[in-house]
Amino acid sequence: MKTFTKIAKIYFSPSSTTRKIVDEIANKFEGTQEEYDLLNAASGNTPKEFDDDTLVIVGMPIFAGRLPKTASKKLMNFKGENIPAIAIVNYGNVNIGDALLELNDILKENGFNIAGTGATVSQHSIVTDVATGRPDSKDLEKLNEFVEKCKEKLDSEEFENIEVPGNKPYCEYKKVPLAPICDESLCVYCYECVSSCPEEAIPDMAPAETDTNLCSACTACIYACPEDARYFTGDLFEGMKEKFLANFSKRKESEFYL
Ligand SMILES: Cc1cc2nc3c(=O)[nH]c(=O)nc-3n(C[C@H](O)[C@H](O)[C@H](O)COP(=O)(O)O)c2cc1C
Repeated sequence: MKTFTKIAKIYFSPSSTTRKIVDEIANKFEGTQEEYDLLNAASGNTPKEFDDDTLVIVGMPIFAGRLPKTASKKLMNFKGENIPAIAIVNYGNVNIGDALLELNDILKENGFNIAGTGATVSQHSIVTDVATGRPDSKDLEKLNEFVEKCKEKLDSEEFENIEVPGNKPYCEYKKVPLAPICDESLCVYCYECVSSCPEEAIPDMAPAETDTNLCSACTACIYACPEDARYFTGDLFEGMKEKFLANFSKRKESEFYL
């Protein structure tokens, strides 16, 4: 089996499911793991070129049928002339839109050789009653089969262009018009939400506030809060929940391309 000195994990994962998928893939390979957590406001802002002998694994959640804006901008800083990559978009059982194509386009443009790519399904981070508990054991089994095929491909070093679904121009990125509120009676001023926010939308001195213009509704602060003080609420959120449960409860399966 082809071996790699380094396994570089690049991900943006506000509710941690994308990171889980990336870790699952990375742990199937030998080599020292290094990670680029793009949720961290300080990470991914400067150009980075990978050395030979590195396998790059990229995981991005899907936001409104696209890659999250902050994450795609940072991803453009990662270059790898002929460096092999495995590229995953992870979504909440609603739609893939053009995100898989967008991710493949960015990586190819930056020199990476894509060994395998796909769209995995995980619990919806906003409407958590959709795809609850996923990825589950069936998802991980399918993911493992995909990784085995990627390994065969990496051994043979045959990298033909992989066609993935999606359209150009990509669908328009529409910001989800939600922002979490904070129940100040629960807030213990630990500032976990402040440091978790990739948009720097939560002021240092006032963690109970959220700058709704900057907030991308990514959910990082909700999942980071140890007191469950931050959450979505309101008519728009309730309407979204109802619509999603009615239309997107039927299980979709992950899809892979090699
Ligand atoms: C702002 C926002 C927009 C989203 N848009 C979509 C979407 O267009 N299609 C979909 O199926 N899921 C969508 N989701 C759900 C996430 O893609 C899904 O929950 C994913 O697993 C989140 O990854 P994470 O756990 O790494 O944050 C969206 C989530 C957020 C926060």
